[in-house]
Amino acid sequence: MSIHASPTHALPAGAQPIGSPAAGRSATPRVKLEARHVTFRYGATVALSDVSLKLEEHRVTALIGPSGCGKSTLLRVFNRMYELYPDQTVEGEVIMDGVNILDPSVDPVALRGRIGMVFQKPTPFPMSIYDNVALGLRLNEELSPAGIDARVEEALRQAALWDEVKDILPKSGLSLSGGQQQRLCMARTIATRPDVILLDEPCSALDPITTAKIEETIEALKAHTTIAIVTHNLQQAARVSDFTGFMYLGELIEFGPTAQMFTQPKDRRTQDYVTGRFG
Ligand SMILES: Nc1ncnc2c1ncn2[C@@H]1O[C@H](COP(=O)(O)OP(=O)(O)OP(=O)(O)O)[C@@H](O)[C@H]1O
Repeated sequence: MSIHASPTHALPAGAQPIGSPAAGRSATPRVKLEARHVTFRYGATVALSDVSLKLEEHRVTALIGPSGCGKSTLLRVFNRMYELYPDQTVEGEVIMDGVNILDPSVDPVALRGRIGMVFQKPTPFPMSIYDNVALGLRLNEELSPAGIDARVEEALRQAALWDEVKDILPKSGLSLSGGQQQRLCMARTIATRPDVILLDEPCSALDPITTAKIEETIEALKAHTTIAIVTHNLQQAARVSDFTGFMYLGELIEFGPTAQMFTQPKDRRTQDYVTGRFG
């Protein structure tokens, strides 16, 4: 079953991309994913309250805000991860390419193939480094062994891990350091070339040099994907994102081009957060 329909959505009002055009980006940017009035509950606890947000195609959108404000929950809604747990319920719609992907008729497994996610805590599979990256390719694509080799190498290079693992590919993914495991998970997600990539604090366990490499990867991936990144690192949000959403207590308080959010926020709470007064 396809989860695609014809694209019909317009840009957020007043949202002008600040990044320079790059190869592969559409001439007229369009919205790839749109949350409409999303309310989310863990049991009776409301974690997201009437959140509406648009992710523009070929752009990076950063979600910032103090701990517990609902950033990770919003990413989990986007690929329906919440369905794997009891007592987690959502209201509202998430439209991708004209289809409400929260609708039960949309296959969540196919959806997660189109919307990849890298979690805050690395979650490598208990298998070889190579197989961690190759598994999704074997399941989703009909590639020759040489084709899989090439895609595994490409993904590991993009995730800035290739040089460190190219001679130990048969070793367990679990034998890697925390930072390496995180980059392995990034490679695993990139390998299947999803349309949308959700990154939940992907650099929290990485050193500055590796973080810089991952940020370069994010910039390069924009040509082919739409990216949402949750980060506590405001400098990182300012460096990598085109748009930023500030969340607080389950609400999206303000959303706009990143430069504007950091230099001329409209809401006092955004201003206090980006200037380090709270959070
Ligand atoms: N599995 C869960 N069961 C119950 N409540 C949860 C669960 N996961 C998160 N919450 C609650 O939902 C709210 C939003 O959590 P979420 O993890 O989305 O916030 P966050 O902004 O990503 O936080 P952080 O920056 O600390 O990762 C918090 O109040 C949190 O306590």
